[in-house]
Amino acid sequence: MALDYLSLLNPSQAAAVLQIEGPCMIIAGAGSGKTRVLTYRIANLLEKGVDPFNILALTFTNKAAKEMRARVEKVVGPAARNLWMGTFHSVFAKILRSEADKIGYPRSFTIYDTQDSKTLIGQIVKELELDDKLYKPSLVLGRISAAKNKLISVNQYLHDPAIKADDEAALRPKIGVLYQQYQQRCFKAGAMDFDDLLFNTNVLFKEHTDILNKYQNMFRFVMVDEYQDTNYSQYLITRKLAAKERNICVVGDDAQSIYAFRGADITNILNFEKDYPELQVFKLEQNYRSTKNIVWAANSVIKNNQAQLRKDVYSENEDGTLIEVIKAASDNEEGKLVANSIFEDKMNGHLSYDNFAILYRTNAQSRAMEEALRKLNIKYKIVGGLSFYQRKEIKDLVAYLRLTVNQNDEQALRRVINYPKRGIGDTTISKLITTADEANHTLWEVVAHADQFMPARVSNPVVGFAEKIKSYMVVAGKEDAFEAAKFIAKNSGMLEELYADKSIEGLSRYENIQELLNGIKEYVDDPEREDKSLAAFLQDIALVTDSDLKDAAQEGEAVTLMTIHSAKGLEFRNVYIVGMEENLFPSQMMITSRADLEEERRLFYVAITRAEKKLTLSYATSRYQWGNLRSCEKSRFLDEIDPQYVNFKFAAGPGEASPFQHVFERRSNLIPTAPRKVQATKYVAPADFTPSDTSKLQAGQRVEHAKFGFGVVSALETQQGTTKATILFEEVGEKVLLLSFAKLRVH
Ligand SMILES: Nc1ncnc2c1ncn2[C@@H]1O[C@H](COP(=O)(O)OP(=O)(O)OP(=O)(O)O)[C@@H](O)[C@H]1O
Ligand SMILES: [Mg+2]
Repeated sequence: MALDYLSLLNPSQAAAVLQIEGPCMIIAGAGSGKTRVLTYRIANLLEKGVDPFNILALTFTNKAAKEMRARVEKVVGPAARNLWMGTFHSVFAKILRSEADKIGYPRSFTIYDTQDSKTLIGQIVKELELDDKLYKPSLVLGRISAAKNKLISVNQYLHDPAIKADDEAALRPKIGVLYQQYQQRCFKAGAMDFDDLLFNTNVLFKEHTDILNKYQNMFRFVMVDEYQDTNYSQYLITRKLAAKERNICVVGDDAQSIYAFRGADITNILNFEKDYPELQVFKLEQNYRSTKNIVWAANSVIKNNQAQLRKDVYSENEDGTLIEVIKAASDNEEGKLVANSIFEDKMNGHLSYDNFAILYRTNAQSRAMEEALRKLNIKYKIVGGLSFYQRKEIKDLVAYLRLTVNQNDEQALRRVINYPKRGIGDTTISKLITTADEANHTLWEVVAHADQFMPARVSNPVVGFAEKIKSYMVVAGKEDAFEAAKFIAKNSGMLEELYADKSIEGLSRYENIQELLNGIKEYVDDPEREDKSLAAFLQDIALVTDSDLKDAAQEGEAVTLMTIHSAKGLEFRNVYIVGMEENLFPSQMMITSRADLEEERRLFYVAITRAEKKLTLSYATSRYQWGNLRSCEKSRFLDEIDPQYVNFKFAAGPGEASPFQHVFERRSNLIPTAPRKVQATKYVAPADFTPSDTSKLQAGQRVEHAKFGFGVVSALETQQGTTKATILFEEVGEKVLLLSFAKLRVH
């Protein structure tokens, strides 16, 4: 039975589905049915008698591939199972499984995951006797990965003067050598990492035209979803595969390109027309997902970007409610207000919790949200990330804290005895454990007296560790939970270890530790709290770490929490975007240039356009940072939304009762709190504030900042050409600023 495409699709969508031959590009706004067009296009090809083995459809995530296959199967039946459909990595790994021998690898090659790669790099760094703090495995792997995504081979890397200058400026001249050694070792071990899967596919196609030919004949129809996020290596693969039949169809939205930091190159879209002059371009402008207000708001934001293809997205759906903006006094209050709003909307609208999503810029922001949802007994699931207290770095620091309070906590002891690394090897640890078992002592007793039964060379680091823990016990006996935890985070070496890791993951681990300390500070600052000790705090979070999580992880309807990056392509009835503050979103680390700011704005655009019916944005006017309450400014992005689509809603004061107030109080003892008092900054910048040249700035110098006032530089650190200054300000305390934007006046 032939499908009636015109009843399922609008005329432009149907035209894109029915144009089978030749190159085609669908550049369309969010929610305009791009993925739907790809799905029906495949169905149409199958209906026209094309063999499913001749169709290659590439998606960005496994989840998207699975969903697309299911949708096609619904339309055409089991033939959908024979489609070549998947992520770039999964499809080309499959091809390399039958061809790897042509480029010298065994067909049974191993695939190294990121952890394997980092371990190998760590070993090589050690063998070459390089400084492992400077050559952090994740950082080195990041450089190697970026090179591979641009198809820069070891040889090119070693001989390119610009790359050499870059690495030398970052004081890491040996990256090229590490890349070389790493590649040789992988090759010898018959292993490929994720980037090699694409890099080697390119090598294979370049060196073996007969093989390229074979796949060109096989994949008569090539399709790519989310094309705006492909990198150079992926771009070249698709271009080569389509070179013969030229039946390539890509769909994407330049306004949603959000992976530049992983090498995605928006010029791939812009250049597509040059590669295929006979190209047919389809524009889809009608958004089927969202209300008019949401679409208009999204348009008003993205038009601030200069680098974009012009298109006007519109909606024929209802106007819908205005976009709500919630202002909260602190991050915890933001969590409460968001949780309350979800509860209220669910009750009023008879909705399911599946209809709600909370999106944030960084994973660390989930803590305040998780706590507030738990207090109202609202089930939630975290997509593409772990619950805050399940994260490795949080478990590590919590293990130190537990050990400080209870030295017999053997799990905690084993977790941190050699983390950060202090030269206590697995053999030593086994010896300590068997000694404890044999002598019927606790592991701690044996550790604390290791010098009595081990040679000094082996026992010194063990005893040193025990001494550290003993000193933490003293601090915890005198100070409150926050002071103790801060001391332990620093003294254990954990903070330093995480700070040195400049990868995206490293950065987020460091932020998470900061977030845990913020949580502890709020705990001790609570005026109602009598016992502020570390032991009391741990007891409190023990309730959070085990039993609650099992409930939260249960199947069934739940609010979805995730970063905006993982929300790509998805849709929810009601969406909350939280943490709409300067330095958080746009992220401070990401805005060193206009291009970076535009990428952050595209990310905001992606977030807005996930919502179908209702969008709520929230921000807090203060947040704890390193235990200090800092005032925050609302995000510039909030001001970019045309105000006619926005309803500013402020934090409920003590007098304004919500119709559900009694429910909140019963369920959570949630007492409306007065906004926390933030110490006002007295400093006022002079009208003629002109920044000085800071290229020769040194620690110890007195400086002036237009917002933070006077301070003294306590440290300077340059990495990859970026200098960070740690400054102790008189009024606002310590801040770490990027020198290139700090606009300091040197005194
Ligand atoms: N012609 C149509 N009639 C009815 N519903 C449609 C139509 N086109 C798209 N939709 C619906 O609109 C929503 C958005 O479609 P889809 O996810 O394909 O958009 P998209 O362009 O891929 O979005 P994104 O940019 O977020 O990836 C889906 O729920 C889809 O089923
Ligand atoms: Mg899509």
